[in-house]
Amino acid sequence: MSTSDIILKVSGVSKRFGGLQALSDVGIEIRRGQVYGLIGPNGAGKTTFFNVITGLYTPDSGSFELDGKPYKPQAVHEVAKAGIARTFQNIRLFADMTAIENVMVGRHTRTQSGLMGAIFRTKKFVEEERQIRDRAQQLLDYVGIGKYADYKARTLSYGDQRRLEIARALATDPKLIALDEPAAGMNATEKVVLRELIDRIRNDGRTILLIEHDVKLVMGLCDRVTVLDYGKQIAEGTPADVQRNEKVIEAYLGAGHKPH
Ligand SMILES: Nc1ncnc2c1ncn2[C@@H]1O[C@H](COP(=O)(O)OP(=O)(O)OP(=O)(O)O)[C@@H](O)[C@H]1O
Repeated sequence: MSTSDIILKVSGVSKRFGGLQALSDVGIEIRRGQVYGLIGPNGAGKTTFFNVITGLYTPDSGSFELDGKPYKPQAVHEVAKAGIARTFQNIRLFADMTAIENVMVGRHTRTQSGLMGAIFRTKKFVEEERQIRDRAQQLLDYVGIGKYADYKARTLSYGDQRRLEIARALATDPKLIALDEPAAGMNATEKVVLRELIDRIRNDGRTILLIEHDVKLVMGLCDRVTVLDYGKQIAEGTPADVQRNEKVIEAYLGAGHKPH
């Protein structure tokens, strides 16, 4: 495979919080069209790594390439512009806006006509607005919540709010979509639907980075997995490989960690 197949290449990421080394020299390579999983026991550094990649935390060291171009994850909007969209462990929707408006906000990062167009409602603005709304509706249909387009986000079920977050992330047409514990708080039926959705997103040619506590979901979905423990990368490989890895078994079963 050529290097152009690599969508995200991150190497040598370290991050310290006071006396705590939250990440030590962590690196991953995600290929186009892969679902890549990041797993590990509580406090392993998964969220910190995610936050570094997406510009929420500044790392102490590390280099970053998206689709062959270096990017500096120093600000969230820069990362979004570079082509990474993410969801959050704690859902971050505009609760009092409708589902479709939440998706339209994601799309508005890409509009052309700007503030003057919005104020004077120029022909270009009105046409662009209609296209954004149509595309937002398509995305809601795609994630399976099209019929709730005009419901306020806070009135949707937990599972549907998570799917709305995914629709909003897709609205930016990202090169990589990063999902932070998408199955958290979902019941078994919702998880099955989520799994089908992530599979469909991948089959439609997108690349996905996933933090997930539900090991069964990760093992069933991911092409490759990195396992973190106490900020160190203890294994990398296919789900079957990492499941057999001694260090991984020890990390999940060892003292001081709650198994998931
Ligand atoms: N902003 C912060 N300030 C200080 N310490 C932090 C901060 N963020 C994370 N940490 C610490 O860094 C370590 C790694 O935390 P992190 O949240 O990345 O782990 P995690 O693998 O995502 O855990 P979980 O599965 O519980 O979400 C933990 O010991 C945590 O307490």
